[in-house]
Amino acid sequence: MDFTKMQGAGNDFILIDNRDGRFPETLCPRIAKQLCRRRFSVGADGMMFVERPRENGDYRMVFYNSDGSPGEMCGNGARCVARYGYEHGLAGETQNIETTAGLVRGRRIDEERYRIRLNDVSVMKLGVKPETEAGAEDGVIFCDYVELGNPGIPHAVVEVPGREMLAPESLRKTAEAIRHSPAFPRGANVNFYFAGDDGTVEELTFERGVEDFTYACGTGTGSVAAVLTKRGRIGEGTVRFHMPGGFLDIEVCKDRQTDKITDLYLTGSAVIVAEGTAIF
Ligand SMILES: N[C@H](CCC[C@H](N)C(=O)O)C(=O)O
Repeated sequence: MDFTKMQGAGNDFILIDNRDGRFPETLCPRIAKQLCRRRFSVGADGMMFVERPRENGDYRMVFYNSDGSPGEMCGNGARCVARYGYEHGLAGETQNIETTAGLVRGRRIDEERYRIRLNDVSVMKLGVKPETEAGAEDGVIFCDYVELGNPGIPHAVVEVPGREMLAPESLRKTAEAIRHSPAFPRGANVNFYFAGDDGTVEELTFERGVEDFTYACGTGTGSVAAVLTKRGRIGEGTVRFHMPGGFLDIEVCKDRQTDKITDLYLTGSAVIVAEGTAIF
């Protein structure tokens, strides 16, 4: 099967054009699980099938995590698929991408940079206690919870007091406890962040469905930006988020009267790594 491998800030994906419906929905989770397996196959954090639109979008993206579980949306994936869509003539410089979480608008900035409008914040809970299994010593007292879109992709947001704390090995236990906390019935991606005095933010995300830290997470970055806005820590404009795979920019737009977020735009690189044929 022909595939394209792409990455955005080191969050990597396998794309398959399924506009002719060759791969039935029942088979897609298995294909994703097999092809995403690192060392044994192509390897990626997630997989996207490009499908014919069901409503009035240019096309539809169906996302699976590397363990074969479905994801409602993927910010970096949507940016990559926007480049794929543009370069394969599925849409122009601006495009409408159908996702499970709702319609996402994409825009080409230049050859390697793509921007999407993230789905609206549908749920925001500040100061949630992520109850963990009895006796679990996770050390986290409170976190924030955000969903973007409907059904929204679930994100827990956790501030750490120092940038040196953003180390996968020291955060793994905490991440796994929050990821599986009964407080989040659909599970959660867990985004740790440190907001520096220079206006930049550093972030490290543990992803549901990958069950590990990834190099970047677009909807996670948008969720952290939504929390920082709600908490009055950032205003309107663009904030740069640094992560293991590079950086992503989030532009926050607010309604002047209500002070509510109207739009969150995610911009970053969308790189084509390879095109090839995978054996399934
Ligand atoms: N990396 C993604 C999110 C993948 C979705 C996934 N981990 C899930 O919770 O289903 C992003 O850039 O937004």
